Amino acid sequence: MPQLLLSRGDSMAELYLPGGELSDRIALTGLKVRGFHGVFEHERENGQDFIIDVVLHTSMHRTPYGDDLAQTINYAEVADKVVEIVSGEPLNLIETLAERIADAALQFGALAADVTVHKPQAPIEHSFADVDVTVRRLSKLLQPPKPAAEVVVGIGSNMDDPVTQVEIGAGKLAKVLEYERMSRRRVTAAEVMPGQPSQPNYINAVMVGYTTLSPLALLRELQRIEDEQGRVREERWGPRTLDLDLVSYKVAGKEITSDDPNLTLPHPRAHERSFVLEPWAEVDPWGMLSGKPVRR
Ligand SMILES: Nc1ncnc2c1ncn2[C@@H]1O[C@H](COP(=O)(O)OP(=O)(O)OP(=O)(O)O)[C@@H](O)[C@H]1O
Ligand SMILES: Nc1nc2c(c(=O)[nH]1)N=C(CO)CN2
Repeated sequence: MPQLLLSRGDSMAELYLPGGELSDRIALTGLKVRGFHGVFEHERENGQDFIIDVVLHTSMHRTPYGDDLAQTINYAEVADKVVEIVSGEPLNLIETLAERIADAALQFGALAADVTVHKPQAPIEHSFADVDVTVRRLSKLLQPPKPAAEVVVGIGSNMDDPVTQVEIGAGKLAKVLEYERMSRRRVTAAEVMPGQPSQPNYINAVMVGYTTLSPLALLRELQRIEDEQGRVREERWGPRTLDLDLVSYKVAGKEITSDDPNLTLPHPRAHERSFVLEPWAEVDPWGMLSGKPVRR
């Protein structure tokens, strides 16, 4: 994680790049632009001067420099962009203004941008030298990865050519998950509710993989895939074209639990379903569900 070493008012703060190299910097300071930002009506009507400092962090010594403007960030273009933003759409907060400038500055190819917005004529009823806000924004290239959750999804179908349903469903699911592994498909006898008429056999399988989606966002994706396969939500435990159950969701090895009926975690019936546990154990022999090994 790049270190943040900003002190207030210090727009020349250092940034260490991965590997410990200190960033190279292009700094544009003291750019004075009239703008109409502020929460008060008189600020919106009369406007005032905003002074902007922008520090673009780059890494120059790996760049094939050749004394060529095309190989670097042209500070004149950055200045034009800053003037366009500051003199443009009025905003309430200088925080928002600083953020917009930083986002725009990153578009020029910087690895990070520190932006300070000074508002020396701010409506403060005391004698003061300056008021300013500094933000640092990092390019995507420097952002640390989010920790991915390890998830287990149960797949089942017993309608409309179940083998094809499972194959298509698994293909779509593989696009949602990372580093996914799919068990073999199994033919299983339908487990029905007491009193429910018998149903055709199921094809069942399990996919394990990783995601940065939240549990609810992943459930929505599963439901989208079910719906795309013509799933009609009628009878509980009724025959279905495709059923995708979120069986387990773990972050850093710890199972996320939920009692919410819209998303219960782990899946409340998975522990008693051999059509879930067996394929899960096949792709993840050390898998655990609620503290118990899935390999029985
Ligand atoms: N872990 C979960 N995975 C998928 N759906 C869940 C989960 N927990 C709760 N649900 C909710 O269950 C509702 C009904 O799901 P569904 O119709 O697939 O149940 P079912 O397949 O008939 O039964 P089962 O859940 O026993 O497989 C869904 O609308 C969903 O919001
Ligand atoms: N064999 C089998 N039986 C079931 C299955 C399933 O996927 N496989 N799913 C059910 C409700 O989701 C109910 N019964």
